[in-house]
Amino acid sequence: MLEIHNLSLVGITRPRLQGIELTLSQHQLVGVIGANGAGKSSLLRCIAAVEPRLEGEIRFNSRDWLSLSHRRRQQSLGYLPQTETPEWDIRIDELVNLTAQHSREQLDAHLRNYELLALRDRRVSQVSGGERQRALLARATITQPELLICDEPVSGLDVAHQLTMMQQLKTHAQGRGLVLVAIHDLALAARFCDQLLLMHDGQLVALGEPFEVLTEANLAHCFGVRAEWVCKTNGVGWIPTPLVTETD
Ligand SMILES: Nc1ncnc2c1ncn2[C@@H]1O[C@H](COP(=O)(O)OP(=O)(O)OP(=O)(O)O)[C@@H](O)[C@H]1O
Repeated sequence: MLEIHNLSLVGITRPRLQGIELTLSQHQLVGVIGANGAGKSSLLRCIAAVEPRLEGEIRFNSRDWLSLSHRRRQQSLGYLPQTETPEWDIRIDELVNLTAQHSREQLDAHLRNYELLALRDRRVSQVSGGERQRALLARATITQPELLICDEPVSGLDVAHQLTMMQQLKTHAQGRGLVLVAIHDLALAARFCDQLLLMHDGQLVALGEPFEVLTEANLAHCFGVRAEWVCKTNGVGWIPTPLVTETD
């Protein structure tokens, strides 16, 4: 269980995060949504303990998360930041296995799940942006972390890989623990996530099941759009239009 109490983070002209209170249970895929600048990455960076200036308390599975040694935290944590360029031009299989040192058999099974087997001998500089993103996601999940934090993991992926990667994350949540994913595609979020956490101006506006959070009022307030939802038995789509203001 992840518990956050009174989490705040200062910014340059205004707070990046203000008084966040939340509790999330294990085995959930939680989508972190909100407009650009809402505070999604800031929140995920705090939970990943890479943000040095935060105030407040974070507990994970009853442990004081921020007081744990870096090594102890890394045993439970997988973190994929929003932008990451691997420092070394290593092979894809080496990149994925960097923190795990799995056997060839275990590594191949993991590479297969992320559709990377055919790319295993290529170097980081020899794959596309989306393929590199899949490799970084595979690296974040290879140790089967109890807490997995991914900042926009599917934003550069084609539609088929978006679906398979979201399914991988959901399977990870069901089998291993809590997964938090910052995501801009609200239809994808509604389809796969157990809960959505809606941020606006550094504050937590709503937390709940997708259709409790994606209300007309929340979409207007946080994104400035009106939305028509299209629900089919095997998926959810939406048609957003900008809100018409009185001055228009
Ligand atoms: N290193 C930093 N120092 C100070 N302010 C920052 C820093 N990084 C981000 N901010 C500010 O904090 C606020 C929240 O930024 P954050 O990156 O968390 O937003 P976000 O919701 O992830 O946005 P996006 O969807 O564009 O990625 C923004 O106003 C941003 O300008």
